[in-house]
Amino acid sequence: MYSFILGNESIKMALSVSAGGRVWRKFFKTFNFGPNSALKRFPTCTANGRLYSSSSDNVLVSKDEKSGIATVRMNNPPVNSLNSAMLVSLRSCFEELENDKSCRALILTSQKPKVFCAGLDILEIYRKSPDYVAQFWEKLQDMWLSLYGSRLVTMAAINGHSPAGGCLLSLACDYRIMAEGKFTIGLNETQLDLVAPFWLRQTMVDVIGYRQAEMALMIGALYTSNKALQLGLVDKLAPIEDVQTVAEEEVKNWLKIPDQARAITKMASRKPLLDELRKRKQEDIQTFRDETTRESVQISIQQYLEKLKAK
Ligand SMILES: CCC/C=C/C(=O)SCCNC(=O)CCNC(=O)[C@H](O)C(C)(C)COP(=O)([O-])OP(=O)([O-])OC[C@H]1O[C@@H](n2cnc3c(N)ncnc32)[C@H](O)[C@@H]1OP(=O)([O-])[O-]
Repeated sequence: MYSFILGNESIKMALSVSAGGRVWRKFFKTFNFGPNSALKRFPTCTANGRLYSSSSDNVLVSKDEKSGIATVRMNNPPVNSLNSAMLVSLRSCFEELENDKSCRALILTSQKPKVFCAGLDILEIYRKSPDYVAQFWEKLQDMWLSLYGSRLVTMAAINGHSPAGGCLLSLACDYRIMAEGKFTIGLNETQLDLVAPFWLRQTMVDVIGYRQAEMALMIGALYTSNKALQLGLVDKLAPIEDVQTVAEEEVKNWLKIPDQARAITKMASRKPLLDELRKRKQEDIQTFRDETTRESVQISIQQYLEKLKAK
């Protein structure tokens, strides 16, 4: 049986009695990273040899107990769009792994090669009530906080298209390996008449620099794998069938660095943005809700959906 996860307080307690607990306790206190623990219960995982799987089937998790590397496979056909259920599952999964002391790294990928993730499920923001949109947005914020603020080595194995929310997931990781070929990645929100929030814009700036990010965000650019590599939006390319193996090799290199120093260094650079979102969470929800439910934006979303269907 695999047992978990009780929220931030319990993690602190568990760590305080473990070896090196004092250091980690200080780390948690200083950086307040990891789960933003509104969730009280998590789905049960069962151990089976060296693998275990999450109980929800839209996110499949396997973990190699020896290396501490978990692979998280998005499994929401046809295109892994991020609906409410998917956001909740991803967050639960990231938090489970975060709180699993034997886990050191996670690789995020798609169960269905050729599409990593098509971004937010557009139907979740089309002709929905303002309250629904607000709740949906908060689920996205919480999922992002748990991934971007993770102590683990986080690696995106981008085995297909990765527009908008797919790019958001990739940018929240520490390193990105993308499939070569005709696949695209980018923050194309403006093409739908949507505005990327400050925390997403900032991660894009942090990864590819101000000028390129500003331009890419304004025009909602989607880049091919080659161009994304050239811009630094992804770190490495591999043939699609090798993306997972290359990601595993890369993670193993990262795991040669002691966890504690690596994680503290990561948090030192990410804490300002994490704190900023935590502080401005409600303001960010209201902004997204008000902008997205405007009639003119709803019409743009409808047109975008029609274009997608007609493809
Ligand atoms: C504001 C800041 C944050 C983020 C914002 C966002 O993420 S906004 C999101 C911005 N995202 C985008 O702009 C990406 C839009 N998607 C794409 O460009 C392509 O689907 C693809 C390239 C990802 C995969 O191409 P492919 O040829 O493998 O697949 P296909 O195209 O044939 O699609 C299969 C079915 O899925 C449907 N569907 C697809 N995506 C979505 C979605 N997000 N939602 C809902 N449904 C979606 C599609 O209509 C079709 O339905 P049908 O007709 O079967 O009933």
